[in-house]
Amino acid sequence: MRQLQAEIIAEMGVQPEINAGEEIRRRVDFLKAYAAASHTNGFVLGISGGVDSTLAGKLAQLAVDELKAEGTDARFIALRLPYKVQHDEEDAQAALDFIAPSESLVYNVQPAVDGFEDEYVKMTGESITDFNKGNIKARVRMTAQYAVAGQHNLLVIGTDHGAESVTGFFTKFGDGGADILPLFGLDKRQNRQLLAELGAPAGLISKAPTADLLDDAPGQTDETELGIGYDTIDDYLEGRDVPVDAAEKIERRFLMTRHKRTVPVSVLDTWWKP
Ligand SMILES: Nc1ncnc2c1ncn2[C@@H]1O[C@H](COP(=O)(O)OP(=O)(O)OC[C@H]2O[C@@H]([n+]3cccc(C(=O)O)c3)[C@H](O)[C@@H]2O)[C@@H](O)[C@H]1O
Ligand SMILES: Nc1ncnc2c1ncn2[C@@H]1O[C@H](COP(=O)(O)OP(=O)(O)OP(=O)(O)O)[C@@H](O)[C@H]1O
Ligand SMILES: [Mg+2]
Repeated sequence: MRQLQAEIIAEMGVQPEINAGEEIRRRVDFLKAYAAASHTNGFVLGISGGVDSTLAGKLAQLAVDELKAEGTDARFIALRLPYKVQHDEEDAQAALDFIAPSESLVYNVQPAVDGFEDEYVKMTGESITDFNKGNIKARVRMTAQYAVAGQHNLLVIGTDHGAESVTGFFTKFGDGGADILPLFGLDKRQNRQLLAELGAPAGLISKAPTADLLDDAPGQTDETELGIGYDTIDDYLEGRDVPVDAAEKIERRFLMTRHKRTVPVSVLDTWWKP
């Protein structure tokens, strides 16, 4: 195995093989224990219809159901956060049906995102790129989740996991901004394994991952943007040999995005120095 590959696997905490049932139990227990330790009343999470939020949402609801059965008042608020009408809204609804959250709310991020964009154009006289606007959508979604968390003393769940963290494929302080990461240590196919164990509909389990942030390319797959498939990233994280060009691409992205996996760099830090 490549030396950096071993270091990355250790940082991402990915195991080459998992027992799906045990991983579900461990992660539900983590959510319950942390809710108790933090004196919070439960969780909030945006549900997109994608693999990660379907899994994290289901784990949150299982945790809340158990807390309630044990006599603790807890709630999970699932948030739909479309920009206008989402092109695959039916998948988001299927995810909500599967999760069966205690409560669900809808906040359309379009007015906030577009209002922000208008004011930006007034300030600078220049338009915002579709790519940059995509990151604004992710940060408005984060803001909506923190607004709900702040009103009800909840924790914001983040869906970051090994296969996304390693490439830094998330918006800094957008979907990367959260309080608790129940999926960390899993790769993408392991997320799907847990969903299958939980009895999720097949269409949601096999769904192609998409950040879905672009006006110009709705539903563009992550693999198209990254230029590398999750199967390859997963193989790399499970310690297998992958083609050298793929390994180098993953490692380049890992090194370039280190700043996203730390608190802001301070004058006392040295991790960034070559
Ligand atoms: N070395 C460094 N040290 C400290 N900070 C550094 C830095 N380099 C950039 N930065 C800062 O980071 C910013 C760039 O990071 P960021 O704003 O995140 O932007 P960036 O990484 O350019 O874009 C986010 C990427 O994540 C993808 N994404 C986003 C959301 C969800 C998903 C998904 O899978 O669903 C994927 C999205 O498609 C895009 O490829 C710069 O504008 C700068 O402020
Ligand atoms: N349209 C949306 N509505 C609600 N939440 C969203 C939406 N888009 C993104 N999010 C939130 O941002 C997170 C990051 O998006 P990401 O695409 O990585 O995950 P996903 O959509 O759940 O799964 P996948 O990676 O398989 O598409 C989501 O898990 C979800 O919490
Ligand atoms: Mg998605």
